[in-house]
Amino acid sequence: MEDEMKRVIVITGATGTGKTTVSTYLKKQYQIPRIITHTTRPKRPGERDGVDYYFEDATTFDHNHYLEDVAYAGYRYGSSYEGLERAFQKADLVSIVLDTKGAETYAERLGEQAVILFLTVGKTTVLHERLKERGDQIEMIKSRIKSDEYERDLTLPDSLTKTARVIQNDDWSQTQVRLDQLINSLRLGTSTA
Ligand SMILES: Nc1ncnc2c1ncn2[C@@H]1O[C@H](COP(=O)(O)OP(=O)(O)OP(=O)(O)O)[C@@H](O)[C@H]1O
Ligand SMILES: Nc1nc2c(ncn2[C@@H]2O[C@H](COP(=O)(O)O)[C@@H](O)[C@H]2O)c(=O)[nH]1
Repeated sequence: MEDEMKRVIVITGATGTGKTTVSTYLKKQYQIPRIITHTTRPKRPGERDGVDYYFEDATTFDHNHYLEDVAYAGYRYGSSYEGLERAFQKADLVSIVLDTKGAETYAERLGEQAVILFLTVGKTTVLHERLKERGDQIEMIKSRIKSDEYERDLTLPDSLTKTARVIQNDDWSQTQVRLDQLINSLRLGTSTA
């Protein structure tokens, strides 16, 4: 039998749409590991180095070997080749949380191995509320909402419209149903894109 193709679910969308929540669910429910990426942004309360991110400073950030890296709302973020390899050693199906620019790069570089999942919400005002409830500092929320990246990530990039799955994550129980359907179709090999 042919080896099953290794795949990465690239979870993307605007801040607060629930990307990390979805990746945590996939890990808990389906043992799908998340690729841990690198960032220069400060930790939020409760975040742990090596679990949520590899937290870097401006110098150590450049010590890694990135498949792609971006600037997002004033900080740097990058996903390493080693991170992808480490996750693929654990499982054939893994996930990663990226901004839309990173998602486009993953789609270009990995082709069919990258399953793009774009998250949206019905009303963007809900995003501000979610960030506040998550405990983000008000100043951080304001500067993030003003950033070009925030505005850009509200819309699925043209290059991904044909292949991306889209889930509107307003009601968490409905999102779970959609995620369960997605994982079943990927595992059964009935997925089309
Ligand atoms: N369907 C939902 N209904 C209500 N709250 C939600 C829902 N999904 C996620 N949340 C909450 O919204 C907040 C933001 O979610 P999360 O951190 O997963 O977003 P994100 O897209 O990863 O954000 P960022 O890009 O800023 O890291 C969290 O507090 C999370 O618990
Ligand atoms: N292109 C990449 N985007 C990344 C990476 N790691 C995280 N992210 C995205 O950055 C923003 C901000 O994240 P936050 O944790 O500060 O809220 C968000 O869209 C993440 O998905 C990466 O390595 N490359």
